[in-house]
Amino acid sequence: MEIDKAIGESEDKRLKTKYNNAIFVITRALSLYSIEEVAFSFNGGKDSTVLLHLLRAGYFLHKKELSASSSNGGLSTFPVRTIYFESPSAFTEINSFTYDAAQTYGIQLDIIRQDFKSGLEALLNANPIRAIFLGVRIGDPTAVGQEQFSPSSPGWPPFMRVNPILDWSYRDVWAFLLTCKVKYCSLYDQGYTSIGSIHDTVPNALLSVNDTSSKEKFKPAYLLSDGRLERAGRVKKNALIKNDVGSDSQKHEVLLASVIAVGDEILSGTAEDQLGLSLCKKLTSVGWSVQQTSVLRNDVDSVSEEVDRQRSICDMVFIYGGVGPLHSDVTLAGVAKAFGVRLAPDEEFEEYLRHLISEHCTGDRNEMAQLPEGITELLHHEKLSVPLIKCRNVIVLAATNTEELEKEWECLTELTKLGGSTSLMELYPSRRLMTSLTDVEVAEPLSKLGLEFPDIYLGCYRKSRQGPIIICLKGKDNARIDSAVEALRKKSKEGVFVDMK
Ligand SMILES: Cc1cc2nc3c(=O)[nH]c(=O)nc-3n(C[C@H](O)[C@H](O)[C@H](O)COP(=O)(O)O)c2cc1C
Ligand SMILES: Nc1ncnc2c1ncn2[C@@H]1O[C@H](COP(=O)(O)OP(=O)(O)OP(=O)(O)O)[C@@H](O)[C@H]1O
Ligand SMILES: [Mg+2]
Repeated sequence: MEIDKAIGESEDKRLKTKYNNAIFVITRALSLYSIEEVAFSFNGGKDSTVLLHLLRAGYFLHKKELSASSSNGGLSTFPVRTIYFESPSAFTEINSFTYDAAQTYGIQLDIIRQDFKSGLEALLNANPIRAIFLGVRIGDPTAVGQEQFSPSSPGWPPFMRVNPILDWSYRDVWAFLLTCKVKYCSLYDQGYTSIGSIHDTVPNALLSVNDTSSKEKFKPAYLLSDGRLERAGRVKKNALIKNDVGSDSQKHEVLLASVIAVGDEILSGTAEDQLGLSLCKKLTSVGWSVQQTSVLRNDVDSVSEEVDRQRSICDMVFIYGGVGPLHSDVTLAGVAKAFGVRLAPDEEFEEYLRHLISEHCTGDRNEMAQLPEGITELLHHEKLSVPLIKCRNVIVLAATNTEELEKEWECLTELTKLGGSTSLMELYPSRRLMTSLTDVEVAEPLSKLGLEFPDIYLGCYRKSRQGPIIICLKGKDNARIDSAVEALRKKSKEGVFVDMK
């Protein structure tokens, strides 16, 4: 059987493991259910193309096992009922690939022209189907909470969803298609990396090639290096941070941040937390208002409770400490729990870790890189060896000292600019004034100024009880701050408010 042979001859150990696991799931399903009781949901996409060939191989191996036959030939027909939900908004390339594949591999295609739910209801009423094979993978929005065998959801007709490639990464999919040299839909060679309908899918901008001619060109899908971004052509992806900022907060100018440190060593006084201070300064310098800093124990529940609280009241939560492979590194588990999702192996992330700890990595394992499922976005920057982890409005920083934080911050700033949210991370200008007026004398002009310039942040502090008061004015542009300073100076005698360097 050509697929089994191609994988057998390949030297890609990881692909072999993935293949064997998927074949195991398929052959178990074929043992549990009769051939009339299973169906394959095929839509011509890359994931279902992988599954098509895995099913062909799995069926062949299953039959071989049953008959102990030594036949090594191919398959001229494919006996698993194959369903395709055809829609007027499908790409013509997808339709023609689906029909061509059906012809090439002897597939009897059941074309369903209803929505998924009604179509499945009718199908299950008319046939004894009990299990349906799907090309769903972890990372797909619909994969959340699914296992390799997952009963259909409440409200759906009852059947078993069988997901043999649930734990495959984008890279695994392409490794398989290219190793087996099988045909796939032509759109993938034109920069499409994940295909929905004609209304919501464009080529992935990350594959765009700079070309002098007027027509934009794209590299093929298998060249996308960060598989996490395979859906970048599916949704309008112009926000890494802005998207997650709640609509309420967009009404007020200042964005709210919360900073959380995780570490028993900080609480016991064994280690000093320098990151919190540095992060607060950085956030303030770009116009954010830090609402709270907290230090937590290395405890899943402490982390989840605090993250849950902060994520609902702040625009963005920054958390650091407790990130890594040690037993005490529970931050990601806490974040997952706060969002009510589980930790799931993330192969794109493992790929990055592999470069760091290659000698400890067997190539088969994928448990080492577990991330909160369905809510994680990896923010990769070429200056970082491991991407930053973003779970909705929680950013998990891996930094353990201020130098590392500096670098992560720089990358985060650049990445969020790339994401189109320039105004959120741009440096906010500020001006500091010093005055020897007393608190009582300064209070009134300052509160009036606050009313006149509601868009300017006014902060006051002193370095010693007897020393001068320092007034900090921060805003979106210099002109506005200068006007505020001028207005303040008009309220008192000349020379009372002195600029500080
Ligand atoms: C064969 C098949 C079975 C499905 N079973 C379920 C299910 O059990 N529960 C569910 O929420 N969605 C199920 N879906 C729907 C998919 O998750 C679907 O892709 C998702 O709802 C997104 O739909 P969209 O194409 O409108 O974005 C199923 C789809 C197919 C093709
Ligand atoms: N219109 C459809 N008809 C039949 N099955 C479908 C349809 N849409 C989705 N599916 C099933 O859901 C699975 C997941 O769909 P998804 O779009 O994530 O993957 P894909 O289409 O195979 O690849 P890609 O991610 O490149 O679009 C498919 O592999 C297929 O099993
Ligand atoms: Mg698709």
